[in-house]
Amino acid sequence: MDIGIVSVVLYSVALVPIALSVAFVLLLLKTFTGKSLRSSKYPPVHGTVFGQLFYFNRLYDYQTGVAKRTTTFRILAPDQSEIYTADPRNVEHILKTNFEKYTKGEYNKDIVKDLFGEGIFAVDGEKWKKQRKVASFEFATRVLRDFSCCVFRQNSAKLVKVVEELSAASEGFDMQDLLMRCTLDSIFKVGFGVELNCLEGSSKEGRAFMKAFDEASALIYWRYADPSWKLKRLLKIGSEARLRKNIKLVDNFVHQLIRTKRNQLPAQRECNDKEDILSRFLLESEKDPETMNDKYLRDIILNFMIAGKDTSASTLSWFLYMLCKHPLVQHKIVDEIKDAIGDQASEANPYCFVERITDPVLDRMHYLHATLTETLRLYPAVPLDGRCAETDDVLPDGFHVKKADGVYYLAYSMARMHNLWGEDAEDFKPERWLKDGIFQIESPFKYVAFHAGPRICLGKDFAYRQMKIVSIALLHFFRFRLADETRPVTYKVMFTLHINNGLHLRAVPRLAT
Ligand code: HEM
Repeated sequence: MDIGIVSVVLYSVALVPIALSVAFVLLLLKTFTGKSLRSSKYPPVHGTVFGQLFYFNRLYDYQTGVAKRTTTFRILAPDQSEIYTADPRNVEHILKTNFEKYTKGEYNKDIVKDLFGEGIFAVDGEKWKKQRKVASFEFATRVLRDFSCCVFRQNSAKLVKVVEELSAASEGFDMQDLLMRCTLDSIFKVGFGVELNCLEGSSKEGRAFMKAFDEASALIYWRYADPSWKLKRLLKIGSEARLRKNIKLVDNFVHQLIRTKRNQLPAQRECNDKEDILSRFLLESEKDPETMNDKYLRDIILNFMIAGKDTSASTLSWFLYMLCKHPLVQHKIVDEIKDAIGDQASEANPYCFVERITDPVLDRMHYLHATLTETLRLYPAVPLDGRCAETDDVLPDGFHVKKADGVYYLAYSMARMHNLWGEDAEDFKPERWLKDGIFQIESPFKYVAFHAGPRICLGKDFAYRQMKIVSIALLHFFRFRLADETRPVTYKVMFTLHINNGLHLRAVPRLAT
């Protein structure tokens, strides 16, 4: 080889580390300058976003440790500060009192755009208002309530059948995976009028879709901790290459679904059958076809999916985990089921049994409601959430915020704060929600699992109904315990609080014993 070419190659190779070091120093300078580090007006600094990589797997517990010492603190990012708070006054301030001043922000939108697009979770202003209006109307209808309860009952009975088969095998099974499949089937039926049959495993396509969707969500979340994600996306390498592949699979599946629904719409209109949420948006789209095109509908679908599937399934997983750890609570719920359902509680056919789970039965079950709520307090499905400041501001605790700073509320950490929940804050105690056996509500700014203010979760009642129906059906038929008591159960850091590597349980049939 020509000696000149060899020298050029050697020089170039030697330059790479130098260029990387310069870029790193510039990034650090950018991160530390212009942030008023010494001013006590701003929340105290506890590291940088790069430092988060070192404790990423236990992020929420790390944040809890810091919040117990400093209720409001800052993490530095290259372009802005990320303010974290566990103070309910600040939560109320950003989510309600000063709603207009705090938005999803360009930084967050940039990160989630490839998967969430312009769905309700990712947008602000008019686009949000429009989606919220149509969806709120839909959620308030009796039709949706009755239709969804019917779907939940059917899918709960199917779940009981699947667990029955698995309980016969001696090894444990992954309950979280079953719950994810069950809630995915339910949200597909209620949201889009489609029978996915993911739970029973008959739809290979459905399962491939679910896997791609889950991987895409986790990879999108990783962007918050990976400063090189934009470069990787440009070069189509590493985590960004995997993300791209998964999003493509998800998109193909969803676009096919939209085409099918569009074709079915005229027939649905004739028989007045438009119970599902997508049909409602499709009808809306006829008024404004340019804005509400297939891409827009794809975004709506995916946003409802992430809202409806992961949140309820992961909460039910943590709920069952808690019941395994607290057998007395499991016992009390089973007693309550017997009391609420009455003399038909011995029904052995799951499809007949679920028909007994009526609205009055659900309303009578205060202890179950309290146990689900206590689960969500300690294991909030959305453990960390926040907004971006549109202007300079001052929080109720006196700390200043600069325009473009992120302000996040620590739902997971707030549950563990003694000043909010007492000395037993870390303990699992459904009783804390009951007075004379009646469920008591809390301020949504302290118990913030469902968010609060104008953007409070639209599916709260829907989620409680589903979780109650599924848990009544499961606990009526089985006693649950952990497959391996020694196996540690921890969370996976992503948008929703999944149990890392699943929840491995054994189920003992109750009626046979
Ligand atoms: C245990 C179950 C659930 C929990 C803990 C939960 C929690 C939340 C949280 C924290 C937010 C705020 C997210 C943000 O920052 O924008 C939210 C928003 C939302 N949730 Fe839920 N959710 C649950 C179930 C559901 C279900 C089943 C649905 C619908 C099928 C749903 C629909 C929505 C929608 C549409 C929004 C966006 C509201 C808006 O931006 O105006 N959620 N939820």
